[in-house]
Amino acid sequence: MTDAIVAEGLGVRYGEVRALTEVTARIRTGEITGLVGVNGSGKSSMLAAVLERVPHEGTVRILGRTPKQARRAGLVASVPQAEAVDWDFPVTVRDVVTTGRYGRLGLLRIPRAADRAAVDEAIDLLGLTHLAERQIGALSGGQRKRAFVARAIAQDAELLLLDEPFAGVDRTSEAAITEVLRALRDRGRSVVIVHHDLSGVAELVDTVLLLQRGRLLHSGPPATTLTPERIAEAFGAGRPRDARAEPRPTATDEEP
Ligand SMILES: Nc1ncnc2c1ncn2[C@@H]1O[C@H](COP(=O)(O)OP(=O)(O)OP(=O)(O)O)[C@@H](O)[C@H]1O
Repeated sequence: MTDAIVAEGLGVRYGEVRALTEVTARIRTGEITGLVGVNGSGKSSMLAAVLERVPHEGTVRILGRTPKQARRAGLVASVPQAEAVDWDFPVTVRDVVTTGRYGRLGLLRIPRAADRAAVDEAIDLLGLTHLAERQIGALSGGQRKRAFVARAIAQDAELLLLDEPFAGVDRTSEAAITEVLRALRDRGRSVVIVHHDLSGVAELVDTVLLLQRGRLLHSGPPATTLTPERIAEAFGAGRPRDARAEPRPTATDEEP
């Protein structure tokens, strides 16, 4: 089966700052993969490189295609970090979710019944029906996050890339998002989530890519990847020995 993502020798630098160094990884289809590491370890840079949103070294294939081809074919949907969004833009939740269908609409972008149904379904899945007509800027952080996950769901892409989908969301929202991601995986879709700590990771993901200082420290199933030694190496000494026993280690910033 074609891999969801194949990255070879991926590297990113911002001027003098090297954010990602020679990352070679395969992300399988039909799995939830966690890209895990402390703040500044290169997770967002890796996502940006995979989507070719930043200049990078190395090569990327998404479902056997170049990132540009995959994006144009609507195979990949992404949920940005909250900070990357202009919240003053005057659009409703429904407008935001509808943009997930743009790749399927004609030039005039007039949604058909099937598009409206997909939008309604995604809004409902994320528990946002009562907020559908509200301006996106007038939502809480967790509600905004859910709106962007709903947009990705409405897109009905083969691969979802989510940057910190649980950041700033309450347990109810986290449970709602988790359930949706599992349902997608069960339908054969591939999901990559970026996570800056270990809370819930072992329970949610099939494979972990552990990043440290812009390099891939280890990848594999949580049981063999999130060992006490590797957790200590990636998150620093004194971090919890068991990710499941004590979920949220306080990560410190990392400058490669
Ligand atoms: N636009 C930029 N210009 C300069 N340096 C940057 C830029 N974006 C990121 N960096 C640096 O690149 C490194 C990796 O950052 P990146 O955002 O990829 O890490 P991250 O693991 O996603 O962090 P976080 O968990 O805080 O989102 C950091 O040292 C960061 O300071």
